[in-house]
Amino acid sequence: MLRGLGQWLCRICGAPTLQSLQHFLNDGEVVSAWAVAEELLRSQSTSLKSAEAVASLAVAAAATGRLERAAQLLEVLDTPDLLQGSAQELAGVHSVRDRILELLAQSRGEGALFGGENLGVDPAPKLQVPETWCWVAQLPPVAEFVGPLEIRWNEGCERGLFATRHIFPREVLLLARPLAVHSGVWAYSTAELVEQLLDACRNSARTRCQLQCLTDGWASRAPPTLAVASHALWPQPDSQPMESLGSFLTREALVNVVDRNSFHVNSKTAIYGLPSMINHSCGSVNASANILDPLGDAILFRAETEIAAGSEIFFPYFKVSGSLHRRRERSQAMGFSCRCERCAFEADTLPGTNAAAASKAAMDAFESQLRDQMADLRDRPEEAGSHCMPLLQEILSHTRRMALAMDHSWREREVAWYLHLALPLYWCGVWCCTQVWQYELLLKAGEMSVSALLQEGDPSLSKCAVTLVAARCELLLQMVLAWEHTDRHSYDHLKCCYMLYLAFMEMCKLPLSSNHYWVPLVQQEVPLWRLEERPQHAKHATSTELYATSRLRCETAFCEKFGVGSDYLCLGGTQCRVTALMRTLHP
Ligand SMILES: C[S@@+](CC[C@H](N)C(=O)[O-])C[C@H]1O[C@@H](n2cnc3c(N)ncnc32)[C@H](O)[C@@H]1O
Repeated sequence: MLRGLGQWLCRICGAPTLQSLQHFLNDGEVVSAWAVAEELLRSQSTSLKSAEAVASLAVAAAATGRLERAAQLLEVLDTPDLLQGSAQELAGVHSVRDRILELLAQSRGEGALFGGENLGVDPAPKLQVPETWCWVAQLPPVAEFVGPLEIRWNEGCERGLFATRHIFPREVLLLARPLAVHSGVWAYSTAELVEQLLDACRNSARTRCQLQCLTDGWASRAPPTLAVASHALWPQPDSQPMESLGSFLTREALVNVVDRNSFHVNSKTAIYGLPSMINHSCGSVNASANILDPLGDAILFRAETEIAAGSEIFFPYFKVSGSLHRRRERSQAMGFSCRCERCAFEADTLPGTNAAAASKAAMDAFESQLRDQMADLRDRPEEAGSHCMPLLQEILSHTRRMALAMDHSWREREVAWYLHLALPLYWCGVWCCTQVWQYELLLKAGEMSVSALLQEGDPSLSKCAVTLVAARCELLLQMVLAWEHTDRHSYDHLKCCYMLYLAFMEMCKLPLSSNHYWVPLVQQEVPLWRLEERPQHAKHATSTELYATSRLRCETAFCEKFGVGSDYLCLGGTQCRVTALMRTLHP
């Protein structure tokens, strides 16, 4: 009911007053608040000598992105005789100043925001201000930040975001506040987002510039150049628009902006400025995003991998598992046809090669019979163990044929995309290993424990164990590699890393297993391994060495995903936190 009080006060008083400024802030009309604040500063009003007045001006400045200006305004505190105000008000101003200094630090990439576990976000700090100062709620919950990035044209003649220096995993790439947010069902979000954008355009010159850069240019004006886009999309102070909305930001143009640039993350749909320059990739994903609910739905992008200077930043717009056909359907539903490296590999490089034939034969066999056989055995658990061995053998022979058909000139990520084609087959193989192992144990162990049985040195059981654990390691290694270059640090990738570590740990416990050598199936640094009695190639590793590598690989993946060290993760210990951390991804 009281909304619009700022306008009303301005109208009856003629000149802007502190009260109108505070009412604008209370109503969230921050751009009007800053217009009033500027007028007050110009008129050198005596009321500015009160602590509350200075704090209001600073809040209006900070709310429109002028953090430096806000901090300058509060510097007058260093000459307290300039200020009038109760002890409570003075304490309030200190609190506002501390918060603004913290925001300034964040905007330079420093500060507590970027610490902490998981999302790396601490709860938004509480301000110690007098109760009547409700207008301080307009202080931004988080400062915008842009890391070592720039906008450039990519090879597909699209604008993209590129690293300007080498970036390490977990580094914060950028943090942006939303232009519009919708928390409901995605399908119904467009109309609401467009209305929010129109509203923001009426009040904010900055939002208007940002949206102009997200359209494909506008009638009778040149499309935005990189320099224009970089200027408009970087954090900068806002102001009241000088001209009327004009014809170029129509509802139709904004529907197009929403369709092309919506982020669907953490059950929200939102539009952001600079993040809209990030292109999609089905492989080579090197960034992840989180919408931070407690911090005004700001979006935080982090590096997921090391990113070399000059490389493009990619974020997956949709789930990138599944066939080329499925991924094409998903990208087309979003209004474009994906031309990422992985899609180009599957569509142009692979067809007609031996590798394509081997993977097709493997997946045809899987889809026409192996999958059904597995489903059938799942329904008859009592018989599964005894029937799984032939199934496992067939799966292994397909995966080995696939490995041998690989082109030796492929880079590691191309090998990964290739292996990705047969992921369901690998999962099926891993399941079979478990079934046969349990069956053999039940058969042989009777009343005995596994370790006692192996200590006794039953040679047939040891041989069976080594074969099964080796098969498990082989399948899991290929799966880990497949995920490392597609949906890195996804739930499935982390699960495979952990299972691989467990498999090698089991391997090392088996009698004589450390004497077994694993040789690469392809003569390059692709970790595909086969158990052999004796090394025949120059490159080989023992199971013990591979156990150490798999442990490091698992710790690195969890460290990169959650920012936790190996002491915290405690792999293999009684306090092991793997499951708890993974539950945060898949509650
Ligand atoms: C959020 S924008 C990304 C920035 C965009 N490149 C630009 O210049 O404004 C999304 C649009 O970029 C293009 N795009 C992003 N990733 C792509 C990909 N992998 N293949 C083809 N086009 C892509 C599509 O036109 C898509 O609608």
